Amino acid sequence: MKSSSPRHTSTRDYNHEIVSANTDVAYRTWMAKYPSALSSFERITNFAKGKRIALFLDYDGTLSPIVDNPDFAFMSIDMRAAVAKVAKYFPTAIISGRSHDKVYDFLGLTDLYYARSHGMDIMGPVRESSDDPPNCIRSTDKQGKGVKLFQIASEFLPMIDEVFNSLVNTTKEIK
Ligand SMILES: O=P(O)(O)OC[C@H]1O[C@H](O[C@H]2O[C@H](CO)[C@@H](O)[C@H](O)[C@H]2O)[C@H](O)[C@@H](O)[C@@H]1O
Repeated sequence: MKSSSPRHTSTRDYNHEIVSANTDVAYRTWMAKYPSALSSFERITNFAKGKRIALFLDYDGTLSPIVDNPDFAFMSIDMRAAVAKVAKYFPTAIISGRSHDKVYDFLGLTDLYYARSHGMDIMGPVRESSDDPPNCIRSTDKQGKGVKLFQIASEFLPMIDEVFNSLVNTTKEIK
């Protein structure tokens, strides 16, 4: 007769099961703390009543599928339409570790806030009713629309360029 729980054929199998069980517990604990928005929609809308809502969205694996080549992590037409629609109602930000051009080119949407390079490079639309906070400069995006830029590390750019050029030169010398 088969036992209800599988036999461990080796220590490796046993350790694997312990790791799986721990991962499962960790996942369930995490999900209990941060339930899916889709299964908590009513709770969220109730909580949001009378409050100002802003939406913060990750790109890779959230708006786009995870793919082998990061240059091909395109979002679907439906997803783009959904983001454009929600941004009409709520301030919407895309938060990404990716660099400036990558995220913006993938989305192709103005009127969003983009926090790129892990927050070192933030771009947002110009809203005439609001004052410019400190460290904000005005510029235009690729589509010629006015934007506000917050690039907190910009003062370090000359130093970063210097280090980069020095590395390039050293590499050339080694070759
Ligand atoms: O900070 P995030 O916006 O979450 O960015 C994290 C990394 O995302 C990208 O890598 C991930 O997606 C790729 C495309 O699907 C996938 O190939 C890779 O395995 C994932 O880690 C991006 O390429 C990285 O630069 C980001 O740091």
